[in-house]
Amino acid sequence: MISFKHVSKHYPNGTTAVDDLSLELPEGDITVLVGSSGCGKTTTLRMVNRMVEPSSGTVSVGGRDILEADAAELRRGIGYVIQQAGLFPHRTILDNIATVPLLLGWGRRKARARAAELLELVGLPAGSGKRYPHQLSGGQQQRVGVARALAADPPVLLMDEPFGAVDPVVRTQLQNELLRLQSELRKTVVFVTHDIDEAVRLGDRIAIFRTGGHLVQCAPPAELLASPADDFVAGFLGAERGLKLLSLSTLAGLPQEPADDKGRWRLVTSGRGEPLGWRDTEGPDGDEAPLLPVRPLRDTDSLLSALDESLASPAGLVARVDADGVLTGVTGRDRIHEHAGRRHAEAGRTNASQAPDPDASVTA
Ligand SMILES: Nc1ncnc2c1ncn2[C@@H]1O[C@H](COP(=O)(O)OP(=O)(O)OP(=O)(O)O)[C@@H](O)[C@H]1O
Repeated sequence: MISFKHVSKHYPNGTTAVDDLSLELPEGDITVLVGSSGCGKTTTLRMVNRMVEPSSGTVSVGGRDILEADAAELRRGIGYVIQQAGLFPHRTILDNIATVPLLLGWGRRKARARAAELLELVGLPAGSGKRYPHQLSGGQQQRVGVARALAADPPVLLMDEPFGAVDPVVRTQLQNELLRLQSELRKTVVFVTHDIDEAVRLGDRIAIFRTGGHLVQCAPPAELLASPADDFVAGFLGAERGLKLLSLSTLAGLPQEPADDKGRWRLVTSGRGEPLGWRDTEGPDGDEAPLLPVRPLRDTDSLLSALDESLASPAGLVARVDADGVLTGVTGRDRIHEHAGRRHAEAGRTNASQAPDPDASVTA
């Protein structure tokens, strides 16, 4: 666990980058730091591995005050990933990944073997190990950056806008990869981003900072979206807070009915019971009619995707499948809208409950 106790950082020019920060980052969780530019996110992150030393207060990692640890030893237990990967241009990918194991004196053969293992872990082809950074795409370089940070299997991973410089499609892939890796590795991750959607997707908890280095709120994404502490947080989360909340709610528990074959739209399934598409039984082509697409959803899929599919489905029905992709039933548009509406209203209600106190104007 990483802990900040009354930590401040003042620079000699008078800037207060971090102001009296108290925050606990649970072991094995991804904590995302967000906030406007210059609010102290990077400074906070760098205080964990002592690249920046606090002016006052205590930062501890695994219960130990970092100022009492040897800085080099401390950093061996902390992987660090930055934007644009920061790879050594004249070293091969394999040697880049092997950097820390080599520094730790593992010997070339063992360090290379570990690097090859990590190349596979982050989803890069084995052949790319012999290439140089400029021969890889930005997204691939970023994967190498993650592999390099993980090479010595550190319990803590610091990630400073690691996916900030890649296009949205690659960014989503990298986010998925990180979540997959994290489900296996369970590192304690501190992740800085400007992108609130990225924070909502990745964070077990999100810490929102305001200019001047003030922490305003730290909570799991669903709690933050449903109950922002103040107008600043609500504004930062954006007008589509309700939809973001739906992206975090799943279909689990939402009732379904058997797919009926009497109505106009028939859900055609494969021999194994996998939904293939919708057929219009009242169209001129009858049983020959081409199938219209269906996007079957699992219980783990989001309410937002169900809302989307309910609008796209010609039958107004969402096909539900089990983990093997086999049809379990359907849920109607009305039921999904009603359920989504209730979740959405939870975010709205919080807004209303935070309307200014009418008595407050008396003293104004
Ligand atoms: N070495 C330094 N000397 C003086 N001021 C600094 C120094 N490093 C950072 N600052 C200032 O401290 C404040 C916090 O900087 P920091 O980089 O932590 O913010 P940030 O939230 O990560 O910003 P961004 O999102 O723009 O990267 C800023 O006002 C910055 O200008």
